[in-house]
Amino acid sequence: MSELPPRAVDPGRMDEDAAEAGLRPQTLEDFTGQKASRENLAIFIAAARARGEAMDHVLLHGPPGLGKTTLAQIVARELGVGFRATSGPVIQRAGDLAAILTNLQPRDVLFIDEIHRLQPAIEEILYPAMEDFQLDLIIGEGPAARSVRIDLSPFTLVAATTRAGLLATPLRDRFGIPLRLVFYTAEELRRIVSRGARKLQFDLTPEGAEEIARRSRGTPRIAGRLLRRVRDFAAVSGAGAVDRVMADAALSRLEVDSLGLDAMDRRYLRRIAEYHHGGPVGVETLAAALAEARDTLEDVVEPYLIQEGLVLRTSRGRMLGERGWRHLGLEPPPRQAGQGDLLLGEDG
Ligand SMILES: Nc1ncnc2c1ncn2[C@@H]1O[C@H](COP(=O)(O)OP(=O)(O)OP(=O)(O)O)[C@@H](O)[C@H]1O
Ligand SMILES: [Mg+2]
Repeated sequence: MSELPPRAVDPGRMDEDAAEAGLRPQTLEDFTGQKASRENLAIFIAAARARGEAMDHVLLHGPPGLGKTTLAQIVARELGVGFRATSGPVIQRAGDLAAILTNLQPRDVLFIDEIHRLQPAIEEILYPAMEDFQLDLIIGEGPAARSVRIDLSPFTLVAATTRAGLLATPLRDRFGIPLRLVFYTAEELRRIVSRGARKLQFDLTPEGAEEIARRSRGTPRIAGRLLRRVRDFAAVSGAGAVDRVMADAALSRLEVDSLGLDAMDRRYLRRIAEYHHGGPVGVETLAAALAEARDTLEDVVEPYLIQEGLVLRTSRGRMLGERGWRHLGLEPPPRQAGQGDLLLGEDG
């Protein structure tokens, strides 16, 4: 795909984020934001602990970098049980999953990241495992093949996906606790940034934290990354506490604008404005024109633009929203609001 340098505001995980584990909240209490999910989890965790049983299975879905992996780890810690992590694309053969499942201790948490990328044949094995804690395996081949049933320890599957819409219904239905993570508010991100600065022992004023938060696209991973970049910038320029002016200077250098949009986002918006008169235009067309993978646009670039009303997802394709026009410094055309176009939800 494109040979552009890594984006400072890419919500996906990058090499430089290896340091982010240090900023990861360790308890539910420490976990800022996601109030609804947090409150739900607290109740289910307390109930499972009181009964001494495995907690019901949890499906975490939402855009990258909002805390799915973090919450999965917290669930295991708060339940006081073991944590075993794997991911959809890593499990290649039935035997891989069988080995993981048979090694679980009673009430353990098994975390499967990117569950939407699990192969269908392997999903089939997961169904009885989730429902009855049983594994049905075929041993041998041809006429000698026979099926054996193995009892598993009761366990909690915590699965994460950025694309709940891609999950087969029978799989989705087997999660007793589906939780949808949402973008963080600027105030929640400000608290996360301030807390991160204290952890990094870096002197940041509340206004400096606010400036970083405002440009983090509702995403803690980006907030953490921008915080580290601002710290590096401040270290070089050698002044005292980092305030709004210094944070703004550092972020502008990264070409992260006032809404947290970077060059890629602006290229995307400008493409719709200049080549398609504001749309609608199909996502495939945009992906080809921008030399990006369609998945990258849908998972990484668009969710925040859509949430902010910069882009509208309609039945006939993407359209520039009124805020999108204004962010580019352009006047929205009259009657642009997409009359006759059905606005689609997030999984549309
Ligand atoms: N509520 C939060 N408070 C503070 N920091 C957070 C919070 N949620 C996430 N983070 C930070 O953001 C980083 C990314 O979170 P995490 O890895 O859990 O995201 P994710 O949803 O699993 O992303 P992906 O879809 O890419 O796997 C964490 O390492 C942590 O530092
Ligand atoms: Mg993750």
